[in-house]
Amino acid sequence: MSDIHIRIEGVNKVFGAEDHEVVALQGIDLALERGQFTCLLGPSGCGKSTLLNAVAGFAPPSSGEILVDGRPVTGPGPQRGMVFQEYALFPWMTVEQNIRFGLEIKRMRGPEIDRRVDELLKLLSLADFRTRYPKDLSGGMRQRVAIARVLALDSPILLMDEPFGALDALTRRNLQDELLRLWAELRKTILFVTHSIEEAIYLADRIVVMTYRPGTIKRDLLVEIARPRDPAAPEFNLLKRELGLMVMEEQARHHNDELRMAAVD
Ligand SMILES: Nc1ncnc2c1ncn2[C@@H]1O[C@H](COP(=O)(O)OP(=O)(O)OP(=O)(O)O)[C@@H](O)[C@H]1O
Repeated sequence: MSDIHIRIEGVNKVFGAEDHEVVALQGIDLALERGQFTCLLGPSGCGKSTLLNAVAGFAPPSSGEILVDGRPVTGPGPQRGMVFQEYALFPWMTVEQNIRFGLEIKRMRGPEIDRRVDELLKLLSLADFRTRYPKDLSGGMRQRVAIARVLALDSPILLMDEPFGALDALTRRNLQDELLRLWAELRKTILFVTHSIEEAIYLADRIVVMTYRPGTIKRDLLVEIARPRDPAAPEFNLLKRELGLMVMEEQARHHNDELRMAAVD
């Protein structure tokens, strides 16, 4: 029997008003299983971040409902940790202080915090960097700290909005591998936004392709390729081509829309 962790039911989101309405999400229904790694895939503007923010509880849908463990989401909560593209670290705090921060807010006891911070520094290979400030770290290292900070809170759900989008290809692959290792070890439910087809196939159990305006679900598929996945393998490339066509269709709609808007201006 399936164990549904996050249920998204009839979710719509409209921005703006009257003549400037943007239907960012329309009729989104999704049931995400506990421990499943799902990627939301689509070109810019198809509502991926809007959906993720709704699940996070940052911005509620205009209508419809989001349930976590059967309970409606009414705001941010401890079951859901969010990792952004821009690292979101406190620049005036060291690596260690950045990780400690959330634990102190949770009023965990001192020795327990020390133990947990040491564990996370080790888990993300950050032990040698504990006294550094974010400005003295590479983008990849900063993102490791951001992930450690979210893991510190021990949320069973990780929401990730293009977390590796700003990284070079090699660092990105390293962090993808790291994330897969953490996911296998910690069995989190992950909802991960990306516009990279390769990233989605490399990481996900399930890929949800979205359409551009209104944001709807174009395709919802399970990735049946055994892990670790090889991006050079024929089955990987076959799926990449299939998804590529779908995403390109949506990209073209985005492009046409931009041309139309430019003509109106
Ligand atoms: N606060 C807002 N006010 C008005 N329109 C918005 C707002 N936020 C998003 N939108 C519009 O809603 C649509 C979906 O945006 P969203 O950021 O969710 O897309 P996305 O797929 O995450 O794209 P990207 O990868 O560029 O972030 C877009 O057309 C965007 O212009």
